[in-house]
Amino acid sequence: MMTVEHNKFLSGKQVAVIGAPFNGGQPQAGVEQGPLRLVEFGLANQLEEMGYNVSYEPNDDLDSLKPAEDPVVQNLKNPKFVSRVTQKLAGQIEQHAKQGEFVLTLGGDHSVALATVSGVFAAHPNACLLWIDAHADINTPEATESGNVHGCPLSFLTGLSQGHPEFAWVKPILDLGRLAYIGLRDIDNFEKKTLREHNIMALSMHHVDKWGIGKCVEMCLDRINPNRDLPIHLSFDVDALDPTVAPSTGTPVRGGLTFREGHYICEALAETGLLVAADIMEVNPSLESDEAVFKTVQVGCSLARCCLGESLL
Ligand SMILES: NC(=[NH2+])NCCC[C@H](N)C(=O)O
Ligand SMILES: [Mn+2]
Ligand SMILES: [Mn+2]
Repeated sequence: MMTVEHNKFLSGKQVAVIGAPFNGGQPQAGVEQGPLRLVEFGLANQLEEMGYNVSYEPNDDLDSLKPAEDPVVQNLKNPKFVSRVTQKLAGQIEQHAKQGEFVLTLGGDHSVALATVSGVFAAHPNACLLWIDAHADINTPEATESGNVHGCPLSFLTGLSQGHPEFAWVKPILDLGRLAYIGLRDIDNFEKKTLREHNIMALSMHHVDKWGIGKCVEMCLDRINPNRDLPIHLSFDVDALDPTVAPSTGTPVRGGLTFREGHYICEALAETGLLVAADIMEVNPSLESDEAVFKTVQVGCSLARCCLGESLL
């Protein structure tokens, strides 16, 4: 089995599971319960059964970072809270990544990517990022229509947004040529323009239908990791999956990835032996029926296991 053992950027079979029970990047409560539900479902134990040494940082004290007042700044809601939480998590993630551990972060809303990408890229500066999502999450504070930071992390990480006082700590460590998307289908006008102008590797569901998921992953890697020698970070928003597959998420969009297409992406990245970190984001166990929540949590766990080599022969 091809696992992180064969990964030249990692030092052993150590997986750091980082809980990011945070909802401040969007308006719906419940997404902060995502990490706990994934862990209660048995994710850490499942990884141990696969032969990994697993550490788990639940971070269930994030509410202590909530400021008494947090007015909108440059259109962004809860800027202080989001900034404090993600800065703290970024430091934690950086430490684990620098020790050669695989970092698996469980969201929480996708603003947490400010932390994961900052932390992972501090340890692996030449990494590339595969963003699996129905949304592009690259709005700037000026452009965002919602004011929700979970729709903006990539603009900060790539340096497209600069000068927001709360997010001055976020360094533009991600080159736009090292970013690729799969699964897009709900993009704001500003985002569309940005993807085009900067010639970002962005594959929508149309491309998945047209070329198939195998070719799509290959095309992305050809662009952002042409010699297959750079570390890879995967940020997987479960709303990339079709709502019939992952219904319990805050911003579902019809016409998404199938169960197999989602898993294929994780398997193909595990197979490269270059994957150093994965985020499973936007699982919201307070939305939809019990059965829907079960499905969503179950698929979140199995995506994570596939990132670590389950299902490779
Ligand atoms: N991580 C997510 N689910 N993002 C949804 C973003 C939706 C919309 N583009 C916005 O800016 O608010
Ligand atoms: Mn999304
Ligand atoms: Mn997202």
